[in-house]
Amino acid sequence: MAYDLTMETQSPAESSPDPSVDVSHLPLPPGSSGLPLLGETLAFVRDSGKFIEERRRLHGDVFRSHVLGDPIVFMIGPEANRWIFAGENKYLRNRWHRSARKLLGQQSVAMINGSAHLERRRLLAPHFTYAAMRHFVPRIEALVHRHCEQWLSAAQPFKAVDAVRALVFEVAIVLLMGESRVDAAYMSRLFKQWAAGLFAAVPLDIPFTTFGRGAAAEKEMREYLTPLVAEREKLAEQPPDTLGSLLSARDEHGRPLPRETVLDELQLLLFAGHDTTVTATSNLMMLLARYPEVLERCRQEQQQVAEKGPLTLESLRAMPYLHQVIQEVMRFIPPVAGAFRVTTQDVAYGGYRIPKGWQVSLGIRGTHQRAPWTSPERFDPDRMGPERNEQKPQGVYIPFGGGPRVCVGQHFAMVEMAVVSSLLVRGYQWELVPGQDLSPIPFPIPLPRDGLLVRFSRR
Ligand code: HEM
Repeated sequence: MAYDLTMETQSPAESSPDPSVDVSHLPLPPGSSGLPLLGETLAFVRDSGKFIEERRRLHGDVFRSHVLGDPIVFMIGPEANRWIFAGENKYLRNRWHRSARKLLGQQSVAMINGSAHLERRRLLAPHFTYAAMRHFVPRIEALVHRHCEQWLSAAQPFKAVDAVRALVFEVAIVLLMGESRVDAAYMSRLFKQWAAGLFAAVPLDIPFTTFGRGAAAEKEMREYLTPLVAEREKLAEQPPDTLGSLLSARDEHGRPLPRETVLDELQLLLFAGHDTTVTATSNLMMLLARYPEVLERCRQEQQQVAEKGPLTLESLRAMPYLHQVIQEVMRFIPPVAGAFRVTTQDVAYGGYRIPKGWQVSLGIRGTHQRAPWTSPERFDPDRMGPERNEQKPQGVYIPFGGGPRVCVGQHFAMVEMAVVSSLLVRGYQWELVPGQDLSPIPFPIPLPRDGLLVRFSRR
């Protein structure tokens, strides 16, 4: 029988992924399917956090709805998270919502399932281990210095979100392709348009709709990347970067991955690591500016480490407080609010029936904003420290997801954010321009609404 965390306390039918257990007598979770076709999509995309919280208060931690084209069950809390992580390829598989399914490359790691997914993860894994990041620390450091110099000479104030986006994009290009010939500003603009299309409420492919503009941006981006990949294909020996591994991979018949698959993967990796890291880094800058006592403790820690020369994995490890701050930023405002799966059979969870083919939502934000966290509404990096260790129980702290689909780039993101924030804290100061709206955009990604206007200077 498949792993089921709730078996000790509930009868088999109450939470069973076992196809031999009859679940047909169980009720559907409480909730509403909303309007025909549209369901409750508009309310969801207007403010997904509010949408989920209101229904959670009404129905509890498991409820149903109909959003982004499919019936869906939202489930919130560590136990639900563990049930979802354990269900991958057993009673669940990955399925993005309709707009993303059309705009994300069909053969990318985020779209494929089963053994093909495992195999692709194995291919990518060596480039994303913590140890592999050693090689990138000096390169990220050099890029941060260069970008910070540009920020100093920019007209003040400026939108930190845009500035961070340019930096993060260049870092990703270096990691994935070892390249700096890519026009980062141009690509970053296309990315923004593409990413907006991925989360369009309706995948209406006509010009001037969000989806239509996203589709056009995806096409343009692919046309830009194709000659770069074609040039790399001609090399007798591939450089040891992610693109090199994708191009060197051979199947059991000695055939390489089709070029379209390589492009799908490259685009997906650029997408997956882009807005997520931009959001976390921008919110880190925002929260450090709003909590001067936290910034001061970071500065004190940096003073002790700074004398030891350029950054390395070892020096980054000697900054536990900075890591606590980064972790707490991602608990407080998770860059990814949730993720979707689809049931591959009728299953039961929490005494409810979830029919085959329904979406299931992993609630990252919902889980981070309630017990067992103490005073979850407070920004409090000490909760991540060794004394309180609130993030410890499995399924409680999940900014990078979990299970077989846990974020491929989590070490990369953590190391990148540690390098960026360490150098910012040491050498620079930034003031938030008064009167701006710092609240996070409610959907799809919680960037500060006005782009985080800052005045940036050397310390
Ligand atoms: C702060 C930064 C980041 C956050 C918060 C984040 C978060 C996440 C989450 C929650 C998932 C799981 C989605 C699911 O369960 O369906 C995920 C998956 C993924 N992430 Fe990240 N991510 C970040 C940075 C990155 C970076 C830098 C990369 C690569 C360059 C990356 C590549 C991926 C990929 C490829 C997947 C799909 C994995 C799969 O389906 O097997 N992410 N990420």
